Amino acid sequence: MSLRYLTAGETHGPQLTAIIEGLPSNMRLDFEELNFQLQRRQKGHGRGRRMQIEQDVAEIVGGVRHGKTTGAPVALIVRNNDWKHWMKVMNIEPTEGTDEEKRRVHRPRPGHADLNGGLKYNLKDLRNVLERSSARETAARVAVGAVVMQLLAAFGIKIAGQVISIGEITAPPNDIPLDELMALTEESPVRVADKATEAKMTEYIDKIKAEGDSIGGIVECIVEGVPVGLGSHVQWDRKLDGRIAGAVVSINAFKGCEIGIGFNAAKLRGSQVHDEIMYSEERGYYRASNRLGGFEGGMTNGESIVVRGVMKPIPTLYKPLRSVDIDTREPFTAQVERSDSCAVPSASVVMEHVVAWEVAKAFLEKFGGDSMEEIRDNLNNYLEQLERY
Ligand SMILES: Cc1cc2nc3c(=O)[nH]c(=O)nc-3n(C[C@H](O)[C@H](O)[C@H](O)COP(=O)(O)O)c2cc1C
Ligand SMILES: C=C(O[C@@H]1CC(C(=O)O)=C[C@@H](OP(=O)(O)O)[C@H]1O)C(=O)O
Repeated sequence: MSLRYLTAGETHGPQLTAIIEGLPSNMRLDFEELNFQLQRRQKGHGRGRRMQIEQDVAEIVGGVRHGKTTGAPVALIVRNNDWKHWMKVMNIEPTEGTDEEKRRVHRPRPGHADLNGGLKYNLKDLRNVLERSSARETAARVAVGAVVMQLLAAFGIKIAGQVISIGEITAPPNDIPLDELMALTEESPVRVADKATEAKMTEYIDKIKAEGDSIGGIVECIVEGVPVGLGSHVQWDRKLDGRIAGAVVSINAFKGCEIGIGFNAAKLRGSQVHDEIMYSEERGYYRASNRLGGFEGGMTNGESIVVRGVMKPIPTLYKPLRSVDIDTREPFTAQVERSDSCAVPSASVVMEHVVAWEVAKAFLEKFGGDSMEEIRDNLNNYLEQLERY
């Protein structure tokens, strides 16, 4: 069975729910570490009031006994603290003349899912769209990703993310070892591994917010310790770089993904792009550089995976954009109750976790077994095969 998961739940409903199927047995789950990842997603400069209400904690409600997976589906929930403020709105149908009718959403926001979802699902209360399109769902995806990150860590695969830019402000390139990067990006408010840039970004976010606007940016994720040969060239949907790009663009507000030097490859010559092949007794085959971000032919090449994602600015704006009321078909200017003005640091954490998921899925496709022990044997056999090659 290949690894799969689904999430369910509304942003102002009681909880988010996720079920992961295909995890091996005997995998130790560190709950503190899992919740630490959820807390990381909540931090970062530019988030709105909602993040002060929520304190995300995952409760495992299936598939784990005595701290270890049993091989059964792992079920988990993350409760919404804000639910208590929304119970009435969520439960009572808005009929004409009631207070609830005033809370019905009929003014779609440009850039959000409101209008497309309303038209597609024939819903006249756009709340039925926004409740599920909200990036609240990314809390469930981080919880799921945090589980498989622990699987990857057990086999020496580590993942870290960082903010590269917010608006026009770009962090200088760095060569920080992954362990140090992981430590650096745990607490920082904008999560960029450079204090001076971080201060500029914080100031910039505040300025944008004061102007009633929002801002996006670029985030990067690095995966270290990946063996050569995850993914495959033989079929389009087995190419791991493609799967990762799909996962990254599936994150709310993400509009693009680059692997390695990505779009810059268009400006350079072949001799400036391709990573030369080297061999040494200690390392076996390796590359003299890693411009292609760890991929050739949809397969990992043993170098670190390097992925970048671009997040557009948050759609809900205090400074309103033009839109049309679906009741009257008249133009209106929006009233905003609350919103994030920048969620790039949070999105960086989300990206780490969706990338972890795709890598874990490909890892289990190659080395899959029903228990951790079986997977370890499969991996070791393969590593020996690589040595003999
Ligand atoms: C962590 C995170 C927080 C977000 N917060 C908000 C928000 O407060 N307000 C908003 O309008 N959009 C927010 N978004 C973006 C919307 O969820 C997203 O734009 C919307 O679902 C439409 O999907 P699309 O932009 O991918 O097309 C956030 C996205 C992420 C990743
Ligand atoms: C709840 C989260 O993010 C939310 C994502 C979001 C959106 O439209 O995507 C809108 C905001 O929600 P609300 O309208 O309740 O303030 C964010 O707070 C979260 O990240 O946990």
